[in-house]
Amino acid sequence: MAPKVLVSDKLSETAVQIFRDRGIDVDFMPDLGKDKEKLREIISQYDGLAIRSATKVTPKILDAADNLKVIGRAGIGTDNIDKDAASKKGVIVMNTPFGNMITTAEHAIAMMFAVARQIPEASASTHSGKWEKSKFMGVELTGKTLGVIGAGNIGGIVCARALGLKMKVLAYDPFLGQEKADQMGVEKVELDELLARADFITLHVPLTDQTRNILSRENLGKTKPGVRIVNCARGGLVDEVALAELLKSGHVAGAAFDVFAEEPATENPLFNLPNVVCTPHLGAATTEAQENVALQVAEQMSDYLLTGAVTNALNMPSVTAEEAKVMGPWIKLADHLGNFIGQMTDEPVKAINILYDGVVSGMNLDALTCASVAGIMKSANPEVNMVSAPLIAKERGIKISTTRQDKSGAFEGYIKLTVVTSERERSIGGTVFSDGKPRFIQIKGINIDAEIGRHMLYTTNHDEPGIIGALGQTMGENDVNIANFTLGRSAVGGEAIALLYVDSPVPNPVIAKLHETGLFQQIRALQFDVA
Ligand SMILES: NC(=O)C1=CN([C@@H]2O[C@H](COP(=O)(O)OP(=O)(O)OC[C@H]3O[C@@H](n4cnc5c(N)ncnc54)[C@H](O)[C@@H]3O)[C@@H](O)[C@H]2O)C=CC1
Ligand SMILES: O=C(O)C(=O)COP(=O)(O)O
Repeated sequence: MAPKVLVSDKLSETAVQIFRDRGIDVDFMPDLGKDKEKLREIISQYDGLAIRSATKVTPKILDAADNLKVIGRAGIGTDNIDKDAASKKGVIVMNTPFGNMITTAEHAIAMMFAVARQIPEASASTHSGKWEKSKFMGVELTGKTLGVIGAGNIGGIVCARALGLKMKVLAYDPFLGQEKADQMGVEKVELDELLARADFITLHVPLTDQTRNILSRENLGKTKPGVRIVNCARGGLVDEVALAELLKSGHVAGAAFDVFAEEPATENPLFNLPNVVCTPHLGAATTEAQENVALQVAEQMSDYLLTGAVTNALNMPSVTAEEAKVMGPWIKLADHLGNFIGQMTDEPVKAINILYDGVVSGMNLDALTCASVAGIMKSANPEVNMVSAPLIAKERGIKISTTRQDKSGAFEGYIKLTVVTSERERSIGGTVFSDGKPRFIQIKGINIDAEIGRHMLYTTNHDEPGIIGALGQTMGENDVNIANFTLGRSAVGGEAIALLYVDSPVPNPVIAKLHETGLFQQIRALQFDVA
């Protein structure tokens, strides 16, 4: 039987044509995204779901999606899809990471001009027969400072366009290396400096737990008087109530928003304020971008449903069906190794070196390397996947090298990942046991044997008595159950590490208590994508 796909948002009909041409049954219901109940009722009939941002793929929808194999997002942001729930259900989530980036960057620039010159208000006034020439006094962009929060694909294009407009550009992005910033011609700064210096601020980060409310009341308070703020990324990045107050007080001179905390936005604290320009999530709304993303998503979904080939998946590595069988656990290991280092690293990454030894050295190293690189980056951006990660690393000037050898002794094979940042070098090694389970076997050159759990705690200390007691007691007193406890040290009395596999996340106050003991140099709560 031919696979069946549901298109539940307003995708270009090009997508429908491609599905049909490739022999896939397709139902085109572009308004269904608004009707959760109906979607839940019918989703079990489909192998694929093609969406934009209106359809919310919640655990409830996934729960009912008994035959669903792939969700294709014709666009970039996947915050409307519960990716954990999709992974658990075995549903692949794909996006089209590059198809609408130019269009969205152009919208941000258009919004910047619109708010600088009050074009929408001036237009409405002129249409109404008024001739309010002196009311709409604007500001020039030339010579002004633009602060770009998130200098990835879209932010990078905005930087280039703004430089062309003779603006001075500041960028805040923890994953932007100094060399890349120099190449782009932007000044890499910390967030506080950007807030203090920018005349215009534009956001281009994904909505994640780290970026949610990045322009909080407190951060908005740090901005320069007269600042203008553009948001074409996601609602939820800015405290809309605080911004509305600052617009009313005159501290913020204007705002241009394409995206809102609640969408569709029928009411919003920013509505009807003077010099606030609003568009209804039009960032990706050009003929060109919609053709690009519809074509890409339909091809990717068809490939997967018909051949098993995986491209631009956020929750699954791109490998062929035969490879997947043998390499699956090693890919998972590579992802965990990268993710360990990603979660430990706050500074820009300069180089990534990966050593493959023993059985693993004969496998598809590209896929394994991509999995490690994506693992490193995904703590800052969950939308990075195995396909986009190496490209992004290249664009950011991160050097990736791999070494293949076959001298594995104690283990049948292992992977050792070393990451060089602007501050230090970090390394971790791991293997896959015969039960197919990945393990960490070396951190900072210290041998260990650690089972990998969803929630973990990593600590470093000087080798001395009392560490196990302190960790055990603090976890016990705070109701954090330890499933597994692994220790390692460089030498007696030397550098020592502990990795705890725990049943629930270690809360911040518990980490603070551990710090108070004065026994530890480093304490980090970590999370791994373990089903
Ligand atoms: N308005 C619209 O219609 C559209 C909106 N978007 C939004 O734009 C977002 C960005 O898209 P791309 O540039 O393609 O993504 P990208 O992944 O290329 O760039 C995102 C950048 O944000 C950086 N970042 C992550 N966490 C950060 C943090 N805490 N602080 C500062 N920077 C951080 C990353 O390092 C990365 O460089 C998407 O996630 C989506 O939500 C995308 C397309 C259309
Ligand atoms: O691609 C994205 O992230 C977007 O936000 C575009 O959203 P849309 O497809 O226009 O609903």
